[in-house]
Amino acid sequence: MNNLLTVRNLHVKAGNFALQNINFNLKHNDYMVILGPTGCGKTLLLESIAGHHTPNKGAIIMQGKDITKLPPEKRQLGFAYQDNPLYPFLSVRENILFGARARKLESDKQTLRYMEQLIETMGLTHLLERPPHFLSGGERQRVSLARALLTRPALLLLDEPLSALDPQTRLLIQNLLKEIHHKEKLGIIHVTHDFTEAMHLGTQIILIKNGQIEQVDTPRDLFFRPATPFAAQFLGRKNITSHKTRQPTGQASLKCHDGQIIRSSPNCWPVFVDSISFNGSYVEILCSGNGYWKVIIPLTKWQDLNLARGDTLQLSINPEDINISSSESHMEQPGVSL
Ligand SMILES: Nc1ncnc2c1ncn2[C@@H]1O[C@H](COP(=O)(O)OP(=O)(O)OP(=O)(O)O)[C@@H](O)[C@H]1O
Repeated sequence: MNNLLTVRNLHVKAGNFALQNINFNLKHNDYMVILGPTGCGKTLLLESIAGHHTPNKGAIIMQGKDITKLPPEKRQLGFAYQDNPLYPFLSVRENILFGARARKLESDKQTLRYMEQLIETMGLTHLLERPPHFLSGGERQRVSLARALLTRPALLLLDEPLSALDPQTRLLIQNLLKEIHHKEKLGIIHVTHDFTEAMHLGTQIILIKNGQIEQVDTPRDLFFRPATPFAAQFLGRKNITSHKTRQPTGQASLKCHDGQIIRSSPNCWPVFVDSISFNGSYVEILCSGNGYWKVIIPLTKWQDLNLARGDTLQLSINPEDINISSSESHMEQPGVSL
């Protein structure tokens, strides 16, 4: 029994929206991130695994047992959701203990030690006696996460659990989640639309588009080998274009827009600088010539270039940096060089 969770051919309808044909496996110590744009069905998928929606078709198998029809409380999962519903009449301490108490773990020494650790790492010590309505959004998220972790579930479901945190606390809790996942061999499914968070945490990423899985891959493969134009765009690829490939003499070439520009031998062509914009640590240059191109230059290299709008540049692309999917091609940003 290798898989902690198997989702097989799952179809779930919610109003006019539908999740369709969802298939994936989660191994025992996978950290699975569900990624995708707003409204694509991430929460619906997570809530279906949790048992809050009845599938129209398909099965959810956990540790070899079919849980498709089990109510949420019988699935032995831990949850921390985006809007952190905490029990309003209980203190923070009581809220954290709630799930453990329901599982009769509240006097268990190991659980109490773990609780102390969680409280300290999450910076909750000074909040323990407060009622939830005196907490900030970020504090509520941390309490909700501590409560979920304390139940020591086999599988933890997280829906945007860090969205209300400032960048520093967010990184701290991300690292904590990573450490807990590693130490406790805890299976985690984590919903986010933040690609950086997905890359940092995930061992596997499911990318969803309009209720269907677009790609399931490791973060590295998803990033370097996006399978579709949608995946390439979502992952921030700067140059995406349609193409025709030809291999007249055994040498691959790529015809983009109006002209044939990429060959497996070195390539170079003139482009005009249409606009230059500064963006934190890098400069983005929009160019035209044989199509439209975005060139990204680190700020540190920019000063030596002395470039202005209307200038002409020679553009070349390293063929190895081109990613071609079955229907279209994606020029990876690091491959565009001046
Ligand atoms: N109970 C419901 N009844 C009707 N429509 C629903 C229901 N639950 C979700 N939907 C619809 O299903 C679609 C997917 O919703 P979902 O919350 O899963 O998106 P999401 O990917 O998590 O988005 P976000 O990143 O904005 O949280 C949305 O169009 C939503 O309005």
